[in-house]
Amino acid sequence: MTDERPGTTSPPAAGHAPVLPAIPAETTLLAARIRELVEAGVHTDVAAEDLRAAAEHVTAATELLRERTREEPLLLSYLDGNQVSVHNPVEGPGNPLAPPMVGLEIDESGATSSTALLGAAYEGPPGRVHGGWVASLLDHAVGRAVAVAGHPAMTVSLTVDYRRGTPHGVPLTINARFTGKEGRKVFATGEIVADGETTAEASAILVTY
Ligand SMILES: CCCCCCCC/C=C\CCCCCCCC(=O)SCCNC(=O)CCNC(=O)[C@H](O)C(C)(C)COP(=O)(O)OP(=O)(O)OC[C@H]1O[C@@H](n2cnc3c(N)ncnc32)[C@H](O)[C@@H]1OP(=O)(O)O
Repeated sequence: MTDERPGTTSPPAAGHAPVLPAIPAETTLLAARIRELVEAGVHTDVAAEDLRAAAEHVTAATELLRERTREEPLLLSYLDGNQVSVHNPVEGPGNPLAPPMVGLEIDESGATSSTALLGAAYEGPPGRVHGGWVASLLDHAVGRAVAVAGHPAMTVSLTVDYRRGTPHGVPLTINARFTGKEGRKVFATGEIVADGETTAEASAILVTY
């Protein structure tokens, strides 16, 4: 998510981590460069000595980053008033593990839609995204959708139907919606669409905390 609206007054979800008004540009920049590094790393066919030289560069960068570390994750307020870590592994712009899932849109019914582009580093079956990552995208999307609906909750059950391979290197649309609430249980569904086809569907039970 690249939306950089000013933070709301909501308290942090946990602990006393700082809430930032916007994502520091260099945080996003570093994560983007590391994502490129990972993609280059899985695609490369250079000679062994070049692999070794690249590894030395990476070691130097790691040492630089370790010079000062923080104890708590950074939090960021988003447009729906909930906080998500800048380093969330699905949508965190500062986490190179995150594809990231971006461009949250909320329609008039409250349904959410985001996009993500997963490269070859996420491959499971040949040419397809690993099923665990498909589930991660859906888990996050249903969590986001129920939070947007005003019921922030943790997933206790996630059922994923893998309808067809989810391609990598193709923009994915991840849709999700809140479908109901029963006591502390919150229900949601979601799906991933690639090239106009639904590749995976999820139904989830979440529990408010
Ligand atoms: C991650 C934190 C999110 C922070 C959000 C910040 C703001 C939101 C903003 C933006 C969202 C962005 C999106 C984030 C998305 C992240 C997604 C994830 O990765 S979620 C992490 C994985 N999930 C867990 O780690 C939960 C592990 N489970 C637990 O910790 C416990 O189960 C817990 C605390 C959730 C509930 O435990 P109890 O002891 O409080 O409650 P009991 O009584 O067991 O269950 C409550 C009700 O739920 C039913 N229930 C529990 N498990 C069930 C299941 N597997 N299937 C069906 N029903 C179940 C029970 O039968 C009970 O129902 P009855 O109230 O009696 O009607």
